[in-house]
Amino acid sequence: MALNPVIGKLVSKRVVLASASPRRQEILANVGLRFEVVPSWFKETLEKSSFAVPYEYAIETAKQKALEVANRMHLKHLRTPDIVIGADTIVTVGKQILEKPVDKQDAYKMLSSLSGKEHSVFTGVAIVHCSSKDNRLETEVTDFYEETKVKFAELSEELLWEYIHSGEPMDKAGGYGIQALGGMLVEYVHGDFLNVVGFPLNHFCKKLAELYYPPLKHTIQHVKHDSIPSVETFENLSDGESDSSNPMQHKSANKLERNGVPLSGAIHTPVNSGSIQPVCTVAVENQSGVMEYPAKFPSKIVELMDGFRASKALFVASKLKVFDLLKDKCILKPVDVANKIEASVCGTERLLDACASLGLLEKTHQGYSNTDSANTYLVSDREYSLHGYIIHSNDRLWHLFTHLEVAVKEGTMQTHQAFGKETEDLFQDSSYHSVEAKQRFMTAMHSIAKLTARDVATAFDLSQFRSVCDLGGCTGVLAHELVQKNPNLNVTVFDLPDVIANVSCFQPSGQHITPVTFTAGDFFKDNLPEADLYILSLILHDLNDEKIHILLSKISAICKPGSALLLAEIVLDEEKTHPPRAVLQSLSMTEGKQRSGSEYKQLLEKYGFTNVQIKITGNVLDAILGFKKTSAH
Ligand SMILES: Cc1cn([C@H]2C[C@H](O)[C@@H](COP(=O)(O)OP(=O)(O)OP(=O)(O)O)O2)c(=O)[nH]c1=O
Repeated sequence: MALNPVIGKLVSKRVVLASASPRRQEILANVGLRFEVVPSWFKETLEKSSFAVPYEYAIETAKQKALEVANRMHLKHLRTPDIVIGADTIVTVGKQILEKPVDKQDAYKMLSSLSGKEHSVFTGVAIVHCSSKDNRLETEVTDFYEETKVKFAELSEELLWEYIHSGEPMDKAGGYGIQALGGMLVEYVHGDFLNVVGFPLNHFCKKLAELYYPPLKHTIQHVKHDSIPSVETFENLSDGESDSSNPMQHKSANKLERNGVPLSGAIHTPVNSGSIQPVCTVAVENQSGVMEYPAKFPSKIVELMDGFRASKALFVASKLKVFDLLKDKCILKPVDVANKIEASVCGTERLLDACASLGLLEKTHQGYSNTDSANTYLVSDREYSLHGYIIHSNDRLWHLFTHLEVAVKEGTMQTHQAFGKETEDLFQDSSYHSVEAKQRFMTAMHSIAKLTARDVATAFDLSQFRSVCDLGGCTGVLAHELVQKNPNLNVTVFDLPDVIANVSCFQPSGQHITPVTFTAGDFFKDNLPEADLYILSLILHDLNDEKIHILLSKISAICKPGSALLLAEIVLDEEKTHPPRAVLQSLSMTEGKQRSGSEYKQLLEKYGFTNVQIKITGNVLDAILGFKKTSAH
């Protein structure tokens, strides 16, 4: 029997380990997991420089390894596994990512670069839940990474070569195996040892626990196990058989469901994903010795009730530039942070604690520091920073949403109530709007575009096109991404004069800047630049039917047969309840609306675009591509 009950959860599932690594097989077999081994054929050749941080490279490689096996098993062998596990281990030293050495010289180079230094070992893991629907494979991916720091002693040339000649380095990331001879090179290890060997078992179990059991800790009554040590994240797990047989006791994480239907491999719950399920409850004895079941705790409702506090804590910490202060491993005490942000010490300490509890900061006895994701996404000058969008959420959306009740009653956007004299459209009436407000909006759009551009640019093969016009393309993030992926493309960004006047401060710098043309104009009033592919990214959902009619008629008229229109929007499912991000966005009551895949298809067809293809990226933005009918149609 496995110590950890989540491992038991997988007993009835067909679990596949997409890895040839004997270490990974051993680690998982040792804890009683039953699985088949199908090594992945995915080549580890992803472009490292295209990842903001090294662990994203490891995660993506792990994901591709697992997906390749899931697809192959489904197609070739007609056997769809329930769960496929993929992993990828890399070593990073400075800015370099080290994988397995290709030969002895390479091993020598790697090991000498590690000599006398601390380095990081990252393992990215992907847990892919699979199901087959109408003979199509559906997958739902959960991924994570673990970092372990390892310090090598100074290695003499002699020792290095002796080690290399042992043959051990050749199939191992960074060129060493900590579990064998390589252990002799190591001065210390900070973190999970098994992560270095190729599989972060503890984090994996925690992830499974998150997926298979409800997450809230404070709702849990502790059950004392004499022989099972209490492990923090597993404390809400009961090892009883009853938990999966009684669907009312557990609600699987949303991630395991698609359109409210649990994927095979997930715990089966009733097909009402929106309903609120209680977490496990334990009977307690009352004063008269009668066993009573306490009222079931509405964890999801409590989470929603408190959600605004968490958002506001993030907004305020961002606005006060707390994450900027704590970047690059800087550790500060509350008093130092308070001094720098000119705030009270007691208030700052509470804010820092709130951020730590939300997983944005790490708290140790030395002070507070950024977590990896805060470093990547919350520090304001980072390439993929969401700081701009967070400030926009705080300064604009927050005020709009405080008027939600009236907005719902009236069915209109509450800009006037929230901002007094301001007009509906930031960029349409320059007399009311400050340059700062416009720049803040552009910064927000820029930060979202940085996050989504790659998905949109790679959603379809665009190699057949020569010229692209991104209508309302703002600071040109998508345009640059498109040229990078398709160097022969001629890309024009067409946006309002006020926007174009401000784009220069958002342009990438460095040697590899891609050429993009910026043209000022109003796509409702002015002639559109000629192109064989037009793009509307995050435009249509904000426009009413009349404006959509003007715009799409205009694009359709200028498009020659074979030209195309690409939309980037969040595509709703057909019930229009998923993904929540789009549904909640609708509440801002712009004059437009969010649409489902079939609605976007109909809309494009209405304006003469056929062969409509929809790509659900699974990230923030999806993509829809339609081709202008040839005259034969
Ligand atoms: C740093 C280090 C790595 N390793 C191993 C773990 C991984 O097996 C390997 C890193 O290569 P990976 O590409 O992660 O894995 P793999 O090629 O062995 O297997 P697959 O791609 O099929 O999953 O290095 C050790 O065994 N000990 C160590 O100390």
